[in-house]
Amino acid sequence: LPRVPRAGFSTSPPTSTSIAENGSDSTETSTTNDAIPVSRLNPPPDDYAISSFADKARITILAGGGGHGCISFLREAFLANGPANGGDGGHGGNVYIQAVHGENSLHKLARRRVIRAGRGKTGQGSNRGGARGEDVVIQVPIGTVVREIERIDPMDEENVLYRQAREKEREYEKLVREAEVAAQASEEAGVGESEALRLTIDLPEPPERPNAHKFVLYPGMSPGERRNLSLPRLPSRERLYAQPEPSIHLDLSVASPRPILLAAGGLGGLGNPHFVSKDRPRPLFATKGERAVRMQLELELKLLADVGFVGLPNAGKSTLLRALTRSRARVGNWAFTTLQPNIGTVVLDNHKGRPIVKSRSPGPSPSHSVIHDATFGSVVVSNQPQIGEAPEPRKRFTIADIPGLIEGAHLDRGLGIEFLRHVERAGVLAFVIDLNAGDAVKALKSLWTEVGLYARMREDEERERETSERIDWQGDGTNLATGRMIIADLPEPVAEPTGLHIAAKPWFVIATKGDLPGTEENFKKLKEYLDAVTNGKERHPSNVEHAWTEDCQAIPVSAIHGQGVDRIVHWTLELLDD
Ligand SMILES: Nc1nc2c(ncn2[C@@H]2O[C@H](COP(=O)(O)OP(=O)(O)OP(=O)(O)O)[C@@H](O)[C@H]2O)c(=O)[nH]1
Ligand SMILES: [Mg+2]
Repeated sequence: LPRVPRAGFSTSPPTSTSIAENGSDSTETSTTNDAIPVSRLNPPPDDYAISSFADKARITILAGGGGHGCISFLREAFLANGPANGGDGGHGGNVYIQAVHGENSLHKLARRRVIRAGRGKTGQGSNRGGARGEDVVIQVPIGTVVREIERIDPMDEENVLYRQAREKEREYEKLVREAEVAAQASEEAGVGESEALRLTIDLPEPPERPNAHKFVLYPGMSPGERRNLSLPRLPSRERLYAQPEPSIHLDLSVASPRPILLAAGGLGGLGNPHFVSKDRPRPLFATKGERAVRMQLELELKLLADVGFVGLPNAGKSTLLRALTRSRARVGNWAFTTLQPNIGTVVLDNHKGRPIVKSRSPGPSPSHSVIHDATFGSVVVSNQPQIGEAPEPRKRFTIADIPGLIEGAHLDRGLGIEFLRHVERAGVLAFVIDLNAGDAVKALKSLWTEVGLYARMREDEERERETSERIDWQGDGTNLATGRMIIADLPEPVAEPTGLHIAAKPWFVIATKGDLPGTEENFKKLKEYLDAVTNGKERHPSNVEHAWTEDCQAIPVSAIHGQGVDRIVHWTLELLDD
């Protein structure tokens, strides 16, 4: 085969016609649209950005442990035994989560697996406290659902151990008291001192002090000092951050204004000055920092795009996304080019910190005008500024382009309907229909059928989860053999899944590839059908009762030429703001 210059690398990109003139027919050229010059909207096959995408991640987070308290005494000339001056340990760092704009995948988190906050530093002499551990903020895309799977809180375990040890200590104290009483009684009865002594010697070994492990002891302590050491009770302490209640379930569907606490770091230990008293002027101990909590979390991303594109494979969804946004989604003249969702952002701002679009158009006909911003390549919508209008103008909206759906996708044909999860929460659904691929009305109906079946499946799932959450275990739940399963509340009467949660969303049709000959007829039929749906003469294409049929529009476009896309922006804004 004669060598064909690679379109992506030549200085003047060869048009497909020039390639045709060269007489070559490589597979590369067949993927671009032959009649149209190569451009951003009709890119050569290798011109796309690979996006690493993950919509699920399982991570372990570790808050920071507290630093230990310090045992130290002032040393100065002519001051033999200076006062205690050990600093407190620093508190451990916290782990937070925050949903932010600009993130749209969990792949970075999925790779990291373990995220830990910094440990508090140990206190130092001269009353210098240890530094606080660094906090960690996990930034996730908007639309992330966080579920706690497991939590290991060493403080809970310690409390249990403490209680058990305290129990033993009490029993021992009782034994000692009884022995003393017996010894006294026998002494009074005149048995003799040696017999009384025997009773006390017979006592078992004293149990370990319940909170001994919470103290750091001075390493230079003599064995005698160690034996006679009496450790005080731990002082109760105020916490700045309470550990969030188990089990965490967060649905971050809007940008979080402030980071949300997931795991609080351990408190730092207390230095030895805290334990100075009249009887104990030189405490040879300080407390250890608290151990940190560890949690396993499952993150799931339900992309929260404002608009979701639904269409058959090869309909032109990715091309449309490129025309509307700066996305470099892969485009190819074959089915299933897109294998993972792409998110594009339509910017409605002039990038000078002053939005120029009001979120709600004042009259029935919007006065925006859409221009393509050459510098940013994005669509900029402008209208005359209205004084005293809606307070927070919309600055952007996002579009999700998902892999194509085929008939029978709910039976796992093609790539299945899993991806509809990403448009399920979109405010508006846009059905992208190729006018050049047969009956548009039929295509629309089959798309809605798949969407409707998906919606019903989701409703079923949701109900199942609700029922399983009501199941409660009698007893403490630790012994499943004796625990009996009961239903906390009687389940409500089962409502049939209707699929309304998706069918009730506003939707419209984008009829694309309008530049191709012979597509007008198809568009006319589609428009007639949609008008009939709006007027109530035809049922909603998903056949769901009470579905949204207020104003079913069809917008003809030619994405490859960037024609008609401004109407999509206007109509989307109209629907989003309603
Ligand atoms: N003539 C014409 N061709 C178009 C238009 N829009 C897209 N195409 C072509 O249609 C083919 C498929 O476009 P894609 O954008 O990859 O389609 P898709 O819906 O994303 O496809 P999948 O990702 O496989 O579902 C490409 O060859 C595009 O060049 C259009 O408006 N006019
Ligand atoms: Mg695509």
